Amino acid sequence: MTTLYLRELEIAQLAVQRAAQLTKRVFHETAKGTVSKDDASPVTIGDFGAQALIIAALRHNFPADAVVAEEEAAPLRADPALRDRIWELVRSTKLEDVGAEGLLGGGVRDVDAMLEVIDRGGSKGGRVGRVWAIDPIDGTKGFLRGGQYAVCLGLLVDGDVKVGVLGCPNLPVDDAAPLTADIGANQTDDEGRGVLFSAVVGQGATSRPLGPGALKEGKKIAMKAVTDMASASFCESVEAGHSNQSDSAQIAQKLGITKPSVRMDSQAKYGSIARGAGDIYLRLPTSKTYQEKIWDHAAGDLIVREAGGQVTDTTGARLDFGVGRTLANNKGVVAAPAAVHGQVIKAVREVLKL
Ligand SMILES: Nc1ncnc2c1ncn2[C@@H]1O[C@H](COP(=O)(O)O)[C@@H](OP(=O)(O)O)[C@H]1O
Ligand SMILES: [Mg+2]
Repeated sequence: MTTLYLRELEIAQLAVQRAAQLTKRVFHETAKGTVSKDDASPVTIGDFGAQALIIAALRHNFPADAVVAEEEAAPLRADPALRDRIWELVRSTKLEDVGAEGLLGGGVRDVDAMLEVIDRGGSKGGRVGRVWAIDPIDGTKGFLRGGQYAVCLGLLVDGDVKVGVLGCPNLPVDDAAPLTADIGANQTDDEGRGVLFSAVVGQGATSRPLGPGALKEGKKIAMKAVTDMASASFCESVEAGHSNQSDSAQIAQKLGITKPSVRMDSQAKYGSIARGAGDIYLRLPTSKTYQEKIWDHAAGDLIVREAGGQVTDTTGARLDFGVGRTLANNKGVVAAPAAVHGQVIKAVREVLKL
């Protein structure tokens, strides 16, 4: 039994659990409608806060590692009221498990340290060394609609994903729960929801309840074998601007898939297919120029591959995380069980004329 990346995995899981606790507080405020029009965007507050908590945990444990994260602190330096609201959240979000909180270093010292730590996410990434990729709130639109979103953390070593963790506060805990479209129901109840997906390269993928409370032991997850394309289900973005939904409908038709797509925000899609709730994830370019961000895919890519899937771009090439902050060498994403991935790519290439 290899123990490679064991410590990285433990810290990543706890860091995501803690950050998700912060985003849940903001989510429920928003879902209850307590954020007025004049307030700063709740996404902004949740994003900055979660990013600060995750980077603080990484710096405490792995001070030499580089970090690629979405936000920078400049807007907070220019807006003390916004800064103070975020600080209040960051200061007061702690894991219930005191030992676990201690492992993360106990949070952020003061408001200046918070600004400093948020700005530690500016690495250019690249092919060499250890780089953490963070998406503090993936699926911001879903977060605002009261639907799916994810707190995402991946460790790249020399451009390859070695550890991936996804916190999905609004997915059912139950791996066997059917995949349903979740475009946002303004749900205010965490009962039965919240799942933490994890994977380490070569060691498989797991799911466990996101908490609160001490993390339980993970259960192995695996993609479902697709024996009959007619009954396969595929998922895609809710946002038509993120993935071309008419191309996906044509691809589904070509494959003989009869069910309509399940639309869901964020990397919750990767987690859902990895545990067999869905089968295929299609993300099809809507423009020639858009470059996918590494933090939108690093964790999900590994979790699906470790669950028995294959993840590539629309041409069938593996996602290349070693070229910087974006997946500049790839267009779109196709994730499917390894046994049928080639068949899906064939249909994708025919429809997109690649
Ligand atoms: N034109 C585009 N094509 C593909 N993805 C896009 C896009 N514009 C924004 N995105 C990304 O889509 C992510 C959400 O993915 P999904 O549609 O699967 O929920 C966004 O992450 P954030 O929500 O973190 O900003 C953003 O990075
Ligand atoms: Mg994102």
